[in-house]
Amino acid sequence: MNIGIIGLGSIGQMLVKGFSKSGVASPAQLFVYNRTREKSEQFQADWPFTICASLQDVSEACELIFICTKPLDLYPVLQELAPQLRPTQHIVSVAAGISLEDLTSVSATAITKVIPTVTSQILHGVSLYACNQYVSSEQREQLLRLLQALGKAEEVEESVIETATILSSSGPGLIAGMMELFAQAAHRKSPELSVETTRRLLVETLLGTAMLLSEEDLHFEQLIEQVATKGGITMEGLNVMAEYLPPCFDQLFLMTQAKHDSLKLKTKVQFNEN
Ligand SMILES: NC(=O)c1ccc[n+]([C@@H]2O[C@H](COP(=O)([O-])OP(=O)(O)OC[C@H]3O[C@@H](n4cnc5c(N)ncnc54)[C@H](OP(=O)(O)O)[C@@H]3O)[C@@H](O)[C@H]2O)c1
Ligand code: PRO
Repeated sequence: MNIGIIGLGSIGQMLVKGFSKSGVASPAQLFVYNRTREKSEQFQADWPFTICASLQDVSEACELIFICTKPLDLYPVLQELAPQLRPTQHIVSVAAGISLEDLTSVSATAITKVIPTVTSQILHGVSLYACNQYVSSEQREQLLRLLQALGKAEEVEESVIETATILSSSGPGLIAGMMELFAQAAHRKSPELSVETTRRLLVETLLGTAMLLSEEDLHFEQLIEQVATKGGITMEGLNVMAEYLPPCFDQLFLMTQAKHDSLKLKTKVQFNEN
């Protein structure tokens, strides 16, 4: 099956890399259209695929089409594709904050919302997905096979997809942001430890922590018990986090939900106006 990718930014590139690295799709099966053609040409040098000259070219060549533009750039793409879609085609939107209902209002065809993650470029991480009523079981299985090649795939209700997005998709950026603050605090305390060193220590620690949790199938609490010696040092750090971090995370969910909501309002205007 040929796979179309519209928009070759972070997520479009991740999909090309992930599908190619995993071998789930051959270069001959990948068709890419990006607004700025040079970006496709540069990327194609390392990750081969066919460059399409238009949305129509993608639509003619592909049964499954991922739209990977930013949310506010999605509507015009879907609107142009809709009249030429064949009944067997399956559209995937990766846009955060655009509902299946709005997407389906433009085209009453098979559409799935996928929230991918940049970590899938190394075939790890979780893709969230929710399908509309027109997606057949065969189309769902084909998509699932691709998503599972990128790591794990988890079907979620749309009502919780935005909260889950913060964990699985914003997660890599948020974790990197937390680690940077952690690294800088260590450097402030001991300036003779360079920030580069504190970052390096944390990257190896992150890797070891994730692998240990996964390989030993540990809950966070079980790992904490292994690390925090009773009456020892780590417990002091955990106590500080228990005091200060819950309001920080509550605020984080509040603000990211507010952003999701404002994005939904803006995109809804596009969908309803037309
Ligand atoms: N980044 C993430 O971790 C992440 C995770 C989950 C979901 N998402 C969703 O993924 C989508 C893309 O995010 P991103 O971070 O990959 O954005 P991005 O890096 O800004 O990439 C967007 C790409 O879309 C292209 N584009 C815009 N309009 C187009 C059109 N009409 N036809 C073809 N290509 C077009 C842009 O081309 P130019 O080269 O001309 O700018 C650009 O390469 C968003 O909807 C976002 O909500 C992102
Ligand atoms: N990246 C996208 C954003 O920040 C969606 C989740 C992860 O908007």
